[in-house]
Amino acid sequence: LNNNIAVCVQENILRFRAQGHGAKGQNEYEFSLEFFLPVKPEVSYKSTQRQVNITVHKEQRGWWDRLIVQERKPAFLAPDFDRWLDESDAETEIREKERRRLKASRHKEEGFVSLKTGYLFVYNLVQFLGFSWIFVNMTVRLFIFGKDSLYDTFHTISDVMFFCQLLAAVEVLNAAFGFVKTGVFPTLIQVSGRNFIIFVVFGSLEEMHRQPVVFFVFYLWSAIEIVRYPYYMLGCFNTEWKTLTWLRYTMWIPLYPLGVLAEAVAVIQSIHIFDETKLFSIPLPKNIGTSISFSYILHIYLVLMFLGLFINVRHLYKQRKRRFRTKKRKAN
Ligand SMILES: CCCCCCCCCCCCC/C=C/C(=O)SCCNC(=O)CCNC(=O)[C@H](O)C(C)(C)COP(=O)(O)OP(=O)(O)OC[C@H]1O[C@@H](n2cnc3c(N)ncnc32)[C@H](O)[C@@H]1OP(=O)(O)O
Repeated sequence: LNNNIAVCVQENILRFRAQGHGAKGQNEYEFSLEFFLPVKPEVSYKSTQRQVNITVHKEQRGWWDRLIVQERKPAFLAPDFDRWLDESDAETEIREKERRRLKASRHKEEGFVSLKTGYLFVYNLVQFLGFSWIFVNMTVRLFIFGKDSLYDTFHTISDVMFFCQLLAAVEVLNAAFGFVKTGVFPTLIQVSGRNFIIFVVFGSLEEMHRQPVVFFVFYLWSAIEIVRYPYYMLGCFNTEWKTLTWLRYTMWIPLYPLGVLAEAVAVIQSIHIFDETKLFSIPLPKNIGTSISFSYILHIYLVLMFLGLFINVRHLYKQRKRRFRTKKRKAN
């Protein structure tokens, strides 16, 4: 065969033309075939000294009763029985291919799901251990030292609380990347609100370290978390413990407002310290004034805090309704 080959599929018709040596000697040979069912327009071919192999793909997988539209096939057309599949063979092969493809994709998905579940489980476990340590430590100290324990909460607990709250930033990413089915905004409010309190209001002012309000803030935070994280841990195995679910979606009703109230008290207590120490104050040009106290930011924060409380209480109320509603439906 010469290289002068033209092959194409147009309107479901395969057209072939080539120069070569065949039954009529050196000549131009051509044929066209209209396929029985739709084929893809892309066609590929491979030419050797002896033959041209043309590959055309069916638009849809499946068995065809015949190759071309005409019932009588042209004389030059004969099946290659080495590669012939009868109807049941073809179906079996297609089904086998489909099964292998599904298995491979399920395998991939399962790998991802188990990795994600493992990661979430470890994350929740670490947070559970951290907050349990905080809660138990504070409770034991309260029993042993009574009222005195309220004054040194920051010194005994803050390192672990810093760690847990910094780590909690991961929860915003989990929500953002869709690892957990939850809104990014409520989580962002929760994490940034708490981190503002612990790192700015408590962390940067030594005068705040010995305030009893630290005890109330830390105790309220940890009380809710020692229920929330085990609830998530069980969720990783699609298991639930009814009492825990009830606690997770009920405890916030008194604890969230109380927690925000305790945080508000801490912010208000810190205002005069920021005013006196001028810490984080924003310097101004001399002709305008000396500086803007950080306490202005704190006033704005106090407003944002109640806005944040409103958004999160609404979010948790919705989650509670959703959770208890689906459970009832499942029980019916
Ligand atoms: C722009 C920034 C502004 C900054 C300034 C804002 C200032 C605002 C300040 C506001 C003050 C807030 C400070 C905080 C105060 C307190 O904490 S007070 C103490 C009491 N606190 C609480 O009661 C709140 C506890 N926290 C929460 O409940 C959450 O953090 C939440 C974000 C508020 C709500 O959680 P959410 O994840 O949306 O709800 P869930 O129903 O629990 O979860 C939904 C589904 O997702 C699964 N899931 C979630 N997380 C995980 C995980 N880590 N691992 C595995 N699975 C997870 C969960 O299982 C649910 O799935 P289903 O069970 O299938 O429904």
